[in-house]
Amino acid sequence: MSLINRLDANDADFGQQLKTLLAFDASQDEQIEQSVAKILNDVRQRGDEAVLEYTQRFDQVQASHIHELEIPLADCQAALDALPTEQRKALESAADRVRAYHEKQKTASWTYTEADGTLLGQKVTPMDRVGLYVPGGKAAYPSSVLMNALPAKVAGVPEVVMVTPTPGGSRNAIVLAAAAVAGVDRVIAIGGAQAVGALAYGTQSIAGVDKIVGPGNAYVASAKRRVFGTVGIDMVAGPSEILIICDGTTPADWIAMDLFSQAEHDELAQAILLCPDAAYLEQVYASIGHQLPNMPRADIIRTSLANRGALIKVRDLDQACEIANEIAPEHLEISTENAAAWAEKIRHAGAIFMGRYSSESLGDYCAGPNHVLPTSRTARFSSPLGVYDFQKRSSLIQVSREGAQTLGKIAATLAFGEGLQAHAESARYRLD
Ligand SMILES: NC(=O)c1ccc[n+]([C@@H]2O[C@H](COP(=O)([O-])OP(=O)(O)OC[C@H]3O[C@@H](n4cnc5c(N)ncnc54)[C@H](O)[C@@H]3O)[C@@H](O)[C@H]2O)c1
Ligand SMILES: N[C@H](CO)Cc1c[nH]c[nH+]1
Ligand SMILES: [Zn+2]
Repeated sequence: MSLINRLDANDADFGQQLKTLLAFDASQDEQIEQSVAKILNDVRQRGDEAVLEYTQRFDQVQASHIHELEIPLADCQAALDALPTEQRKALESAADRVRAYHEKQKTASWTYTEADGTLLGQKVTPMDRVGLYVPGGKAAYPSSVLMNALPAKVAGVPEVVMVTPTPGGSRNAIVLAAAAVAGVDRVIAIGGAQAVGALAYGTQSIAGVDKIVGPGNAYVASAKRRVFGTVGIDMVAGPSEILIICDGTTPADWIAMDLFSQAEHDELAQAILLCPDAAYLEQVYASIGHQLPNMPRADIIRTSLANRGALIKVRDLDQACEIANEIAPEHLEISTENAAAWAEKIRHAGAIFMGRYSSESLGDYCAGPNHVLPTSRTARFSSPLGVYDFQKRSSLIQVSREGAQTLGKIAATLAFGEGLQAHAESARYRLD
């Protein structure tokens, strides 16, 4: 059996083959949906008591009050202080770079004044309180703590509440250290749908938030979808994706490892290479074969590459860019000469990595941009998580007496046209 699918973009049935490769069944599991609906309803009705019961049932942590599940900020700082120096420095350098990048995203309020003295504008305000879900079931992602909490802090959110399950009571030291580095304000050891419900609806001990961000398993994803509307959510991210356009001159081992770097996340992750050089594609295939057995997560990578990965021969790099726009990947690596020039042809991708030295893995941890990105083709209409996700805008309108004369007549005419007399009169009352 082939280690990875081999396609040719100029085969007659390529369109259909690509469609099949990209198809991702995001259908929801009915049992999970029912269970999440029940948990959310229960948390909404009974608050803390329900959260404590589910925490005991799903995470085997017994507590009689939510305060017992609260992880003091001093413990997070202690976890940071106890980290080996190299790990602490890496975490702090990554945080500094991510913070500096996000500072550039801050938008300011603006106004302008018309000739008659009417002032119009937009006021930008950070959200008051946001919730950050940090998965804690099977693996821990301290990098995701930084990527979710730092933009909120840069936006000026005064209260970032982090929830993370601690199965059997075991706490992940690097996650807590990352919370300290990012300046998280409150940490509660709860997880799953019950944590999402507590953040969304509020309980006796947990104040409701305005928005919930962060990844999680199917229970968390379902709960986030269901509470959307009561609170905002960032997105419901699908499996990780990487698409590489290569001109065939980057070392084949580098490109094979770049494909592995996203494939190792998940059996459903997608890793695809587009290249016009058939001999080079053979080299990458051979490299996959000899590097794979050395990977600790070889089983996950093997399944991901065999089911959803592909090496695709293209006519030229122009065709590669067209296919990339069609796929709209979460991550796009352009591993070519003059990568920036090729990037100009790309319209749809969550993040574009230009040149042979820009491995996607650098973006996951420390380059600066956010690693929470649109997946499953949603890069055609959405963007990376950023400071703007934690800010909202209010319109500003201050009409002068003179301005009211002009606007009042326009508004009254349109309001009568809509049959809304009160609107029209309210505008007309201000006419001299
Ligand atoms: N896209 C990204 O950037 C990114 C980053 C990190 C993690 N992830 C994803 O997040 C997920 C993390 O999942 P996880 O399970 O390790 O941690 P998790 O914290 O998301 O889920 C654990 C919680 O699930 C709930 N749960 C488990 N079984 C349940 C059941 N039978 N009924 C009701 N609730 C139940 C429990 O409350 C438990 O606390 C993975 O799928 C991972 O790929 C994505
Ligand atoms: N690549 C992931 C998002 O697709 C994020 C991540 C976290 N740690 C490593 N990688
Ligand atoms: Zn990654």
